[in-house]
Amino acid sequence: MALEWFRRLVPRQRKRGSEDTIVDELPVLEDIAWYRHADEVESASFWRMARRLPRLLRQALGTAWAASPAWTAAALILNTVAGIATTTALLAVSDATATLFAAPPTWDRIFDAGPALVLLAVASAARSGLGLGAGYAQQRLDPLVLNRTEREFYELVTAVPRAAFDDDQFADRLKGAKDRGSRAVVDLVGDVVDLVTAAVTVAAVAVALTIIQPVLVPLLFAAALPTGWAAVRSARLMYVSNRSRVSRRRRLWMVEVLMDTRWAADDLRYHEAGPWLRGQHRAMVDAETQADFDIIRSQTVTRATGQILSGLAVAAVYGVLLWLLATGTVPLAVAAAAVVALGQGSAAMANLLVAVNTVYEDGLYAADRHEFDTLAADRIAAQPHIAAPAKDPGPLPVPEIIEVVDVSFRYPGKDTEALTGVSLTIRRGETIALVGENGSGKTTLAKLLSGLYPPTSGRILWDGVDITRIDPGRWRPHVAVIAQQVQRWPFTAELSVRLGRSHEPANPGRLRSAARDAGALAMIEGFDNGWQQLLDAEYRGGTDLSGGQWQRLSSARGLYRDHDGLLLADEPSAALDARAEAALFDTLRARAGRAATVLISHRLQGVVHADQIAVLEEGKLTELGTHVDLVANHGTYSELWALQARSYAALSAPGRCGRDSPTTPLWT
Ligand SMILES: Nc1ncnc2c1ncn2[C@@H]1O[C@H](COP(=O)(O)OP(=O)(O)OP(=O)(O)O)[C@@H](O)[C@H]1O
Repeated sequence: MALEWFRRLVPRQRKRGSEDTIVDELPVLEDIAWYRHADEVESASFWRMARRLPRLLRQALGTAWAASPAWTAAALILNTVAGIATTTALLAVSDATATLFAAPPTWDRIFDAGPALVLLAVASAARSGLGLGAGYAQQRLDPLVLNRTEREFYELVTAVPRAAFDDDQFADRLKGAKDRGSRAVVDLVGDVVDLVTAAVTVAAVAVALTIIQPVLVPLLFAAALPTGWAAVRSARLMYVSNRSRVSRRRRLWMVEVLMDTRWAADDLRYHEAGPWLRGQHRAMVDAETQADFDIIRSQTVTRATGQILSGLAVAAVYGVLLWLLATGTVPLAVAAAAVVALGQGSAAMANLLVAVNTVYEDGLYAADRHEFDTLAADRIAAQPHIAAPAKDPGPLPVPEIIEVVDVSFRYPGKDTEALTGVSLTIRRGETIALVGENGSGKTTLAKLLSGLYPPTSGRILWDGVDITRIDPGRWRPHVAVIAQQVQRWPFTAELSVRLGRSHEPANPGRLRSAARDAGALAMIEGFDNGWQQLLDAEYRGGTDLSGGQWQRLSSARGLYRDHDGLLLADEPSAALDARAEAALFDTLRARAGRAATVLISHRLQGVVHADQIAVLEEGKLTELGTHVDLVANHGTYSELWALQARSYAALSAPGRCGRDSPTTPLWT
């Protein structure tokens, strides 16, 4: 009954008030899977939590030990010895009070209590000194654990297969792990040391109390239980609330980034999107505030209940002590020592319960990080080359023939296929052009060829070897990409170009030739700081580039990485001016007979001399052949060609000035 009452206090995401707006506008706010998990935690009992403690302790100590065995041992040993000093001090108090209060004090009795008082002073000083040392060890441990935890996180995030980033659950868990989970792993280590310290102190007080009067020991624990229950319950309420809000916070963060980052600043103003974004932000912040109010109310009710029960329990403890005193079971001197011990004991118990609570709370968040680690590690391990390692792990040579055999592909979470039964062959020295309307699957095929995603079915063979089953490290060095989506790396021009070979020392000759071939050399040499120019206007001395200049840099990056392997160029000239476009196509043409090139372009005059032109329609390969074959075929390609020819003819009609006609190929 009481449990039910408290359960009702747990805040849930509900459609109400301002939240209605968000749910209507931004539907992906609630994640059922997360919430189901949260429900599980919510229904966890105090004892179930207590049962989790040993595992949490093991995990935290394992993490700390891996980060630094020496500082972990120092923190634990110093805290334990400090606990022994506490017991000694308490026993010394008991001894001194027993001597002093046995009868009215005399100078003799004061001298008799001298050794106990000296022991008390020494033990108290030792406890303080050891506590200081333990704190120092703990603080040294903290950054070591943090560094290790973050390093492991980024190792996983960068190694995880690309498809994981299309999965909303993965994204939520990544955010959970990054936001709080990783920090919680670090905090958990500190919490465990605090827990050990508090437990040692409680044990010390319990030992001292047992020696003074054993009846008081269970009373000490009984008095602390309500506070402990309230602390743990509060932590659980907060955790459930946080976890159920993760999707909304992710969305809130995204809206904030859209409002305050430079890359969105132009579009936001062009389209006057500020008010709408602010409205979304306000609605989500309102919902967050409401959720905060809910949790504050629930926690306050829980804590108040705990404190009332705890107050009653403390009163009962002192009642028992008075009763023991009244019945003569405990002499006055012992009662005085017991009051001191109980005072210290309840402080230590409070610390212990706070420590248990914090371990539990951080343990819940650290579990998010562990969950993410497991999810990421599972995805990494599920890759065929890891699940079934090849017998010969050596690197593959530059391929002579690449065969795409009956390849189909569906993006994670999608019902429809982006590619269906595509088959084609690319020979070394040949250029194959992929053409087709928007969304027909060209980039997807390029992504499969680059190994970004494995096909859902079918095979991609390099000289007969199925590369989708083997370690990409064996063949990806032969693949260079000029991507459709130009990544604006905020580095120097040099680093931005040599990123694809950043593990090798910079090769100035190759840097210059890649930049020249991409039409980027004059631009780079014209920068204030030349190759060392920082390409990020948000930093001192940094600058920004035009869309076409970024694209030239992106081409230079692809060309610098390329070593006569497979070059995938996806709309490499979309933002280029006519001169830069012609220069880039000259570069691509120069690969003929030497290396394989896959070129994606909507500008058909750029592809007329490709050895093969593959037409994709709704993910299917519908036409394959040379330009002449396909024009004669009177299919989609011929139709697209005629359309472009017509618009160019119109532009080049007398009195109009336009760009070259498709009959003047860029690829001559
Ligand atoms: N990461 C993704 N997740 C889900 N669907 C995707 C993803 N990327 C692309 N798609 C879908 O796959 C289909 C093929 O997209 P693709 O990018 O390959 O087309 P494309 O032919 O390169 O188009 P464009 O000419 O516009 O560049 C489209 O329907 C697209 O919506």
